[in-house]
Amino acid sequence: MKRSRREAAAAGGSPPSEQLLFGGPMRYDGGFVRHEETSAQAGLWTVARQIPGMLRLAWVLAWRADRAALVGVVLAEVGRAATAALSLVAVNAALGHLFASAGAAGALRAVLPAALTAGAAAGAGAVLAAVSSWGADRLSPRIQRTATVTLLDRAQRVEMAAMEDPAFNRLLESARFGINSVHRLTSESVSVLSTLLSMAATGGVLFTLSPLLLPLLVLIAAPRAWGAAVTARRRRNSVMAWLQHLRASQLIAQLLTQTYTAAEIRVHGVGAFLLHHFEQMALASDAEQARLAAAGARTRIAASAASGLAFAATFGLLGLLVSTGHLALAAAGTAVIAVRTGAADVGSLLGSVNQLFEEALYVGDLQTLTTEADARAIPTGGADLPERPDAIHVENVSFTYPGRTAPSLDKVSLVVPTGKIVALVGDNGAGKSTLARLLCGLYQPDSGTIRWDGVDTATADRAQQFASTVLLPQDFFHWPLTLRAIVTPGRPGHHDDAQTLAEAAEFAGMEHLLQQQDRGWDTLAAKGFEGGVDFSGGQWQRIGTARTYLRATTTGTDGRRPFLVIADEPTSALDPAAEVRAFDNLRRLAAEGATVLLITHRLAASASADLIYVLKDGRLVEQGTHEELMAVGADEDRPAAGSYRTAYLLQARQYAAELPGPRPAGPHPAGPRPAAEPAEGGGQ
Ligand SMILES: Nc1ncnc2c1ncn2[C@@H]1O[C@H](COP(=O)(O)OP(=O)(O)OP(=O)(O)O)[C@@H](O)[C@H]1O
Repeated sequence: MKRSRREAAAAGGSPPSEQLLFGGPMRYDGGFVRHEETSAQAGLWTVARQIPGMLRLAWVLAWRADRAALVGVVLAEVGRAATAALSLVAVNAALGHLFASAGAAGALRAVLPAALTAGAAAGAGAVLAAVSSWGADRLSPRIQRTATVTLLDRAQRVEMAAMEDPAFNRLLESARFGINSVHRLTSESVSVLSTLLSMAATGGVLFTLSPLLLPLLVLIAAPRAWGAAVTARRRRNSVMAWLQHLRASQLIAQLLTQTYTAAEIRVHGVGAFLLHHFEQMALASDAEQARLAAAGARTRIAASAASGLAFAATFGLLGLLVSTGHLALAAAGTAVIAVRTGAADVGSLLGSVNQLFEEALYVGDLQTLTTEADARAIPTGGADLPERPDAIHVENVSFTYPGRTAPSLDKVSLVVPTGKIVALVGDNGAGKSTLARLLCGLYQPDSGTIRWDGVDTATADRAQQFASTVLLPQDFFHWPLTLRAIVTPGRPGHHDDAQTLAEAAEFAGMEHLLQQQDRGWDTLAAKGFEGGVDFSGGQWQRIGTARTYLRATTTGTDGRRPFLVIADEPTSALDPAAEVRAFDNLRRLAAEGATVLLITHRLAASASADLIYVLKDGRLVEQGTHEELMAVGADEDRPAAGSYRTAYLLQARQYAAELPGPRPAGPHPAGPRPAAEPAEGGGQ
């Protein structure tokens, strides 16, 4: 077993547990896997070629975020390089004096000025390093904030179709990683700049001492560069290999510790099952880590050996140059220091460049997302929509969700008259919710038109369309906010409007729920936070109804008051009394002039609608009043004819069934009662 796990991990395959639970390695269809391959396969040359572009990207972001801090960082780094060069020159002079006057009286005095200069240069370098780090620390959060706001702003502006598009979603996910990368990109690019300048200063000094010394630095640097590149590449591969296993086991760990899975874990015995597979996956991950650790150690030994040989060769060459009189002893001493500094710089440069490369890929996605999101943003402006049209006309509308082949709406034509209750009924998946989403402007038809009186909504001002609509979706999101904030979205003027809030609570039957909460409207509907609570399904539905009422009866910031109320299964979790009250309330809204589009499977409720549309497989198959639809008989030419009547009778039959009579006296139907059970009416 151990062997097969090890082999599976080494081969990038999945251990048996992952195979069983996820059908293979857990490779999320998420953005953060977008660059794993690119990153792992990139060689030294690929990375090196991209350095200028990556630095430019980092500097552009920094320039936009805080110019003063950026200029401060660059000046401080240039100053640091100059002090490093000055320090080397001073060390060279000090060594020269030391070797020239070794043992002679006054040797210390001769060396002192150069030594003091070297010390002062080192001190100035330290101060400049602090300035540079201050600037970088100031820049990073500003860049991150700018990038975050850009991303969130673009994300909330795009069309629903973009949000549902897997490719756009991947990009969005990857760009979210880009936000953290933006911050690291800046610090790494400062490191790269700093190291490059330091190397230029060291190289310059070496060249001044003797042009022959420059190739020595390259000799030292080459094996180090090779070692760093190989190590970095191995690290990326390692991360890529174990990430898949880690994802799978993290998901299991999450499932085992979440509240929403707790009931099934206990009742269905899922806990022991998942724990067993978690352990199996953890063992596979261990095996993979051990394999990579051994490989990493071998590479490090090889790189260190190559680097040591290069150092030995360098010292040999230096000795040769000194002994043949081509290099002064003091210059050789300086060269040793410079070569060591330069070699260390190469190591750190490679590390930074490698990191820069990975971060830049994600930051690049952040930029791509900005462009893509702009292209897919909900258009602003457009034709004015009537505030209260006489009717909404749906004409020959077809719509297919992104990524699907079968249309969810197929050439649907219907009219929704204003001020009426219109019921949309039909089987699961018939297209009712989809039509509702098109009516409120979340999607645009692929073909056909939706007109508000004479205005085609495709070319209309979408903000006006949203402002004229109230949507109570079937899967109403349970916002983790205060009840006050949940019930007053888009109505900032009503956050503290006690009168309207009380009316909304009364409309939705929320009074009892509010009385139960210590903090009333300020109750936080987010379990897991201090003071946070959760509500039952029916209570959430009442909260949603209160929100619907508040929005439908007040005006938004643009002065529009919605006339179209779309309620998608608004009573599925309500108790019978609350359900009756909810339908009465919807009728009340319609009586006040709103158009209520009611999507429901409760045909007793649709029976009182002014108009009923029946959908089946994305097509409109029947329409009329309840009485008209109940009068439709079977029709050989129209197989769906009478489907409303059939469904209605099916539901009605459940209630019309004969009620059981009173329990007959005599022996207990399940046999004699146990002796301990008191006889009925026996009293205690
Ligand atoms: N976001 C989506 N992406 C892809 N397909 C979707 C999406 N939403 C719905 N569909 C598909 O569109 C079809 C119509 O779904 P819709 O939700 O409109 O049905 P419905 O009549 O409201 O069903 P129900 O009574 O079950 O709520 C179904 O085949 C469904 O699988």
